[in-house]
Amino acid sequence: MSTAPLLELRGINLSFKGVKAINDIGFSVAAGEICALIGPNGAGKSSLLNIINGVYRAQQGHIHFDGQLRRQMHPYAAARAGIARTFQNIALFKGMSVLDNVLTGRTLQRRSTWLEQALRIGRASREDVTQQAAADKVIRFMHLEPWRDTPVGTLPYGLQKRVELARALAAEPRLLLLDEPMAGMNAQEKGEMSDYILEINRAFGTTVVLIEHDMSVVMGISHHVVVLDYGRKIADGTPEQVRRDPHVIAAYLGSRH
Ligand SMILES: Nc1ncnc2c1ncn2[C@@H]1O[C@H](COP(=O)(O)OP(=O)(O)OP(=O)(O)O)[C@@H](O)[C@H]1O
Repeated sequence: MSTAPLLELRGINLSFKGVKAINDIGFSVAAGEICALIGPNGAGKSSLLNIINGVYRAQQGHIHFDGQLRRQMHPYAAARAGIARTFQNIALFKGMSVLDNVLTGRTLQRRSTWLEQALRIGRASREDVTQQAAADKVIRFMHLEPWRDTPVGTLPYGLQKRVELARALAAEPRLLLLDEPMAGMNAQEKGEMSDYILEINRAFGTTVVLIEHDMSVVMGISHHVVVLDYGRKIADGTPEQVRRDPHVIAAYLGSRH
């Protein structure tokens, strides 16, 4: 794992109608690491992911991604730069097959125009073949072959979460943002999802920032943990350092879960 930061946040502030959701937050994420963002409900974790991929605009602060200063991230620019994400509530096309959902993750890899794609001519028809091969590779990696042609909406919840991860992976991201990838899962499903995240990190060197509430999962898969409480960063370090931090213990003992 490299120690050069892939992502650096400095002095990030975000308010909603005068209510501070993010208060002067800064931290770095090294290239190749798995970084967990933890904290009680409403601490500002999802808002921070939304700032990193440009869904929200921070009122103050800046982001360095891959050494480039970005005063604000724009969602399209973030995707182009190699940032992909999954959502707390599954955001898939439920009537479409697993393959077609994973293919939507390949949109930015296409070079043909929308007209060529609509008419399936020229580059578009050649691209269909290569994009499908790439999507199938991801489907195999995520062990989703038995459900390749199944409509996503008919799959059990745990598998839908896996499809969502597969779609994000299909974009070949350098940074993967995962918003509660194990929410609502049983222990076995959480174990499987943890293994997929570790395997993606190992196989492709993908940097991961994830939000997770289950402490055994966080401590088991993260290299780095950032703790938020009431929109402020209260700890930042290795899982071992964070586990012993008195501010973290206080926040969790007094947690509003
Ligand atoms: N779009 C929005 N409009 C208004 N307030 C918002 C919006 N998004 C988040 N907030 C507020 O910002 C604060 C931080 O919320 P956020 O969802 O980022 O926390 P969180 O740590 O992800 O919580 P959870 O673990 O419950 O998902 C909360 O007070 C929330 O109500």
